[in-house]
Amino acid sequence: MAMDSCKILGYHIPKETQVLVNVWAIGRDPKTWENLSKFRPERFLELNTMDYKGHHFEFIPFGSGRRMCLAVPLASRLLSMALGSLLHCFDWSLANGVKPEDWI
Ligand code: HEM
Repeated sequence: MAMDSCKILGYHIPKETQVLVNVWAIGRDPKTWENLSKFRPERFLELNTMDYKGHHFEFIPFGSGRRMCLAVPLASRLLSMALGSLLHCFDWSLANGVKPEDWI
């Protein structure tokens, strides 16, 4: 919610306008991300200066600022446990006829 009228990138934002941040588009901005549709999690190891804790606006899965996700420490631990359990407990394969590149 805009606390005051302001200008953002030349657009006039009246006071009390609800402004939504398009996190999906930010995470797919070709100015930041190379081969942006490719599933390449190791990109985050290469970009070791960028984190997900709300300091780098190019990547804000938990939001940023005062109203960002309260559970970042919990979620970042739980996610690897949940993923590890799923990978450990099931044999994964793609459905008949589906190729990995179909997801890109
Ligand atoms: C992968 C897991 C999670 C992701 C990606 C995620 C992401 C987010 C995002 C994007 C927001 C909104 C931030 C904003 O408005 O700027 C949010 C808010 C919030 N999240 Fe999460 N979240 C996750 C897990 C959790 C968990 C496990 C909990 C609680 C146990 C939690 C509790 C909250 C709460 C309470 C807020 C509201 C904070 C506020 O409005 O002040 N989140 N989360």
